[in-house]
Amino acid sequence: MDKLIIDGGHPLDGEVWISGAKNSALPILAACLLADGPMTIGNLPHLHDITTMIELLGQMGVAPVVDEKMRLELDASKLTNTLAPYELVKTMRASILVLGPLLARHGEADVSLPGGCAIGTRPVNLHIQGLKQMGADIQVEDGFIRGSVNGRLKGAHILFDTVTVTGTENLLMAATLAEGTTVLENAAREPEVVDLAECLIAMGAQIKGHGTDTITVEGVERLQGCFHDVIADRIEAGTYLVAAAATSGRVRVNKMRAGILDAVLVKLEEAGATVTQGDGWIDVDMQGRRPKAVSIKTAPYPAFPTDMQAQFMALNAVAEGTGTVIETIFENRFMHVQEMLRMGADITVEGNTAIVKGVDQLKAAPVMATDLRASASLVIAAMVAKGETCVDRIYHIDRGYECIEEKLQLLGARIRRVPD
Ligand SMILES: CC(=O)N[C@H]1[C@@H](OP(=O)(O)OP(=O)(O)OC[C@H]2O[C@@H](n3ccc(=O)[nH]c3=O)[C@H](O)[C@@H]2O)O[C@H](CO)[C@@H](O)[C@@H]1O
Ligand SMILES: C=C(OP(=O)(O)O)C(=O)O
Repeated sequence: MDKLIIDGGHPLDGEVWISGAKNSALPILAACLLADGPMTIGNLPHLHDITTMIELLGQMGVAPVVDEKMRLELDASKLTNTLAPYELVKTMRASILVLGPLLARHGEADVSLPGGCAIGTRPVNLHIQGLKQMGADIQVEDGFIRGSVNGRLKGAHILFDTVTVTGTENLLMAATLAEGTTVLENAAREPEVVDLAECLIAMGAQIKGHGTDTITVEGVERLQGCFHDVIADRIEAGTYLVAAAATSGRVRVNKMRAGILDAVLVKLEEAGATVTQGDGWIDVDMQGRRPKAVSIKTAPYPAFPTDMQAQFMALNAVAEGTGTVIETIFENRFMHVQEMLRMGADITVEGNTAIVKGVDQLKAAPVMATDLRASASLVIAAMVAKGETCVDRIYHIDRGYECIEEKLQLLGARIRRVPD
């Protein structure tokens, strides 16, 4: 397993390009299963999760072709099977996103049930319940979700008990080819849901209300392929901006759409950073100052994202004062705390609340990544710690951060990858 070795104590300074969003790219890749013809997708990030989704589509008979502009062309009009095997699903939960499209376009699906993961149990009951409401016959047996549809799915009124991002995406994709009208209430409003909806509209889907909590879909009989560029990754951008603040540095992220990172930027300003924005860029400057601790509470978009919680924990760990971090989305998303304690952080966890008292100095220690954002938070902690930290099990980070060590090196970090 590769490791990252980081020599801390060097403020970040510079500019970094933000890659395409993993959480947009994954549902958009799955959406190719709905089309009668080839889809071309641009701005795909080079990430393990993207490779896994391409592999998953590939074993169903979708041959990927890369064009001269490095965009990916996928033609799913002639599938050879509708199986999402355990071996792939266990490495990437978002594989569940093929369930809705397979049932809607191909009338059957055999998708391994994703298990829990390091951050929580993460059930998919709302995906299954919604598809059943649309007329799919679904059994969960032998660890698989086995579904079939007699004719077309039927439009339905679906009220989500809990806001679910991939649940909204799965049912949105299914509804595009259903007979009649589907209303998704208490739908997720994340920018990645909006990006998917815009891609589906370019394919011929009739969707209204995406970006609000009520999405209405008029089903159509067929969808065609389209060109679509994936939006920039707001979580990757947020991670580099928090790293700038934590290291008392300055970072400008480029190719980043304005307005989708506001909950994070407000907290960076509260921490004492100067935040400036322009057309396609955001700049965070904390040079010469120590950040102030901030309190955060995670919640669905547009509130503070759970995928940025761990990174703010690292910021608070070295900040002036005490910050409270409340995690309301996932029941077990504090695994990074134990690792930060090993670096000298002062954090107490009570239920879903972590109380972080900033310390003057973290100290290097061998630490282990437990999930994607926990890994990013440990890299930030290591960049502010005194000495050389080894972050192990970084395969998690490669799921979601394109070329992380190269990008951080360009910003002045002393970081290197040690291959296994
Ligand atoms: C690929 C992708 O886009 N991943 C994102 C997506 O994950 P994902 O879509 O898996 O997360 P959800 O939005 O579904 O989860 C939100 C909450 O709903 C619960 N739930 C969800 C579905 C369900 O059927 N039943 C149920 O109880 C979950 O356990 C969790 O407590 O949104 C999360 C929350 O913003 C982000 O952290 C992930 O980065
Ligand atoms: C939790 C995340 O991803 P996934 O849903 O793919 O596990 C994440 O991106 O932080």
